[in-house]
Amino acid sequence: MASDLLPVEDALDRILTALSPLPAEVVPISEALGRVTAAPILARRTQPPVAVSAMDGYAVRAADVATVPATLRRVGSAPAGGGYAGTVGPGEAVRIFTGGPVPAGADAIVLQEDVDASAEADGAEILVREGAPAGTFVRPAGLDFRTGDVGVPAGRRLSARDIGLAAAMNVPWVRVIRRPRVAILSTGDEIVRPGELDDPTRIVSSNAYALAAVVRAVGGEAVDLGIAPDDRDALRALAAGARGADLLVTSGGASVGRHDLVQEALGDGTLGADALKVGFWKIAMRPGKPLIFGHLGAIPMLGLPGNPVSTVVCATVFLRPALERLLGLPAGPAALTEAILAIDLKENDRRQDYLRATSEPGPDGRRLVTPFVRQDSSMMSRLAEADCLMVRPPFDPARSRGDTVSILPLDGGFLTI
Ligand SMILES: Nc1nc2c(c(=O)[nH]1)N[C@H]1C(S)=C(S)[C@@H](COP(=O)(O)OP(=O)(O)OC[C@H]3O[C@@H](n4cnc5c(N)ncnc54)[C@H](O)[C@@H]3O)O[C@H]1N2
Ligand code: MOO
Repeated sequence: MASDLLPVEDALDRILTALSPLPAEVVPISEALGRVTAAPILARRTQPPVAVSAMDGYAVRAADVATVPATLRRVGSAPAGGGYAGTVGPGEAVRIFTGGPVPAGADAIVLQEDVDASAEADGAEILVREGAPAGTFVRPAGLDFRTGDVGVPAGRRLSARDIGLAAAMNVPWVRVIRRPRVAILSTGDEIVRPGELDDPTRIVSSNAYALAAVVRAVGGEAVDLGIAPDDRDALRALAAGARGADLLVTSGGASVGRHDLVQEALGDGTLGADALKVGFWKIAMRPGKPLIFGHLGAIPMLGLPGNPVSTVVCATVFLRPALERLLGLPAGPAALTEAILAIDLKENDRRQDYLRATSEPGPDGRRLVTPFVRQDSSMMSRLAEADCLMVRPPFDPARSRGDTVSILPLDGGFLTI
């Protein structure tokens, strides 16, 4: 019965179609790392505003040093931020420092290493030993950017470099998309918080923490609504805390077991317009089959399976792009790369498989990928050890060592300088 399981691509498509970018807010650039621009950042100055020196030395007329050695007379100085008010005439030079404005009349900079100066004083004679054609070590006005130039386009996640550029452009505030607020609700009588294990039969919640970390890493704000016991009223009461969120993510209670209450409790007719309207349930994915997507009232809701590996894999495949959509970034399936399989694998069934795997450099520049033999969706240790997920389409035939396969790398890191 393949028909009751929605393909992964269709599921992602339906989630992304249901979401749209959030409104903008204005933040200081010191708070803007990783935020997504809602409007282009435009230069509020020309840089450099006038021609400046790229070196410490002397501003000269190139014609005066066409033949060297040449003796010139120092007539003034031009430090960065200062300037020489006069015009450099024939036989004259102005002491200049990196970033200092090139005085009128001068058109080249001679390095101080190429000059013998009798004294560091105006009126002193200097002997220039190396010539400098016009333009040498001169940064023309507007070399970097001009007022009104686009520094950073809209829809870009701001890197450290972008923030440096905004500052250089004299832009202290930027318009960015508001951070998506994601409410996270764990479910299950057996679940306790880390550190609160009072009974060895209980399960320590990893899902809420891994999910919150994904949300933060992608650029959202996570709100932990707590752990709902397997009780309809309690689940409804905690889920009500999602009011004001842009997305509700539940973990657990998604499947068909007696205690799997999420749909039942939140879909209850007494909630009226605030009830859960299910868009789809159950997808052709392993792990992640019982995934739910719908709306709790007006709030989009992603109901993730409780198995911790299923939760994190579904977060990688669905939550990350969903957050990217809310942030106004290009959102779609994670990019897969080609790799070479290091072991033999049996044929796949009707579910698209996301095998936890490690990889190493292969013979032809591609990675050599080894899926773990034991693929149990309760095993967080394997997931943490994995550096990629090997993705197998439904009904993928048996594979042999050396075959080309697709992987979804997990080790990209979140830091962009
Ligand atoms: N008869 C069937 N049984 C199951 C099916 C099925 O189709 N028929 N599907 C299986 C699949 S696939 C999955 S995945 C699981 C997911 O079910 P639920 O979403 O209902 O998850 P729970 O039963 O609530 O929990 C499963 C497992 O995960 C542990 N868990 C739950 N929350 C957390 C948490 N916050 N942190 C860490 N671990 C958590 C929970 O204790 C359970 O061990 O259903 C299969 N069964
Ligand atoms: O699909 Mo479940 O997610 O096997 O673990």
